[in-house]
Amino acid sequence: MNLETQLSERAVFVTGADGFVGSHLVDTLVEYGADVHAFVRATSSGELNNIRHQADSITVHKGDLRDSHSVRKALSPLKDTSEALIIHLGAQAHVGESWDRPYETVDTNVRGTLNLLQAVVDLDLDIAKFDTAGTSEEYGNVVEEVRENHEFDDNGRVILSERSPVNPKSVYATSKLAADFLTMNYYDAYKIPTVTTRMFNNYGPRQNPRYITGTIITQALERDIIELGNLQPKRDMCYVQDGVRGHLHVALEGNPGEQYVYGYGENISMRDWTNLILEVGAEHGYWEDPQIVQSDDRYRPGDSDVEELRVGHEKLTEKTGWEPRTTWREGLSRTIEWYAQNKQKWYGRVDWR
Ligand SMILES: C[C@H]1O[C@H](OP(=O)(O)OP(=O)(O)OC[C@H]2O[C@@H](n3cnc4c(=O)[nH]c(N)nc43)[C@H](O)[C@@H]2O)[C@@H](O)[C@@H](O)C1=O
Repeated sequence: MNLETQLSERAVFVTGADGFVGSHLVDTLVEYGADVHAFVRATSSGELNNIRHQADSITVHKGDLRDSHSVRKALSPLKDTSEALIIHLGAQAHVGESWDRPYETVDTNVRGTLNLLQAVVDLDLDIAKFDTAGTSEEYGNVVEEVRENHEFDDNGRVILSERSPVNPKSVYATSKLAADFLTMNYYDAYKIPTVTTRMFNNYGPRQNPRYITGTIITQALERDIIELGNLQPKRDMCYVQDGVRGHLHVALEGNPGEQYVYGYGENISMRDWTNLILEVGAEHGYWEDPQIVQSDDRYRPGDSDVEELRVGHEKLTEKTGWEPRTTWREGLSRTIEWYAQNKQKWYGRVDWR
């Protein structure tokens, strides 16, 4: 059955619904006729802009993941539904900021996940699936102590899949790993049909410019220099709409109690990613030749700097047919165009640090 048929009129509760990935998920759900319940932070008026255009088509619940009462109140309407989906994206998601705000990161990401899971138990909700979004950051670096437990392909690239050992290196990564385990604990203990997704980096329209792709694009659009930190790390960069389809496939078709890892399937160093963005933007006439300046104070503690990697997303592809569809050039063209057309949302206001 296709996604649209499976989602039509189905109740779907989305946390972090006004965030970057969440807002694209909401758009897709509305397009497919789902009954969307969007959980957003009561204080996040800025980011609410991301779903304001959907205000007449969705139900918005304002609250705070850290507050069990507001979580329970928001989930209560699901008592009148059956086979609902919960897609849990809400998090303090910035790795660098998890060092600046460690308590908030753990409270939101760990306690917030626990609050949702416990509310599902207490309210005795009839849900078809509960998907907690984990992250590739949980793998950290493939250092010697875990290297022998990794799989490598014929080209010597490390394969990161559901079987790979984890080695989180930041408050963010550790908090997300704890949330994954809690999600699985509630499957084991209560048979709540939970799944976890471990997604690699997403990029696309509406992403906060504090992540690498927006940091590069907004600087290139606003001035002649681009200040960046460590450009050696490699990342698997996946266009946001491909990421959203992955979440929907897992939420609808994944096996309860299991994990699904996915991403674009090819990695790129942050230096090459920067050069590709600058090339695509120049081709479209957005800028000429901005200068890249690297500064040590933008380097992060514990930055994960994995070697050549390949995302092993065979499990998801075999189970659901999911595959990424958007090439880097296509995805970057759309992303640059969005930042250029939405300057009122960021111009003169980004703290690139
Ligand atoms: C999967 C995972 O994906 C993301 O986590 P991230 O990979 O840390 O994302 P990022 O875009 O902040 O950094 C990418 C790389 O780029 C390096 N880098 C260099 N110079 C700058 C710089 O100036 N700004 C930033 N932000 N990064 C820089 C930085 O040090 C890092 O090595 C999140 O969505 C997270 O939520 C998540 O789950």
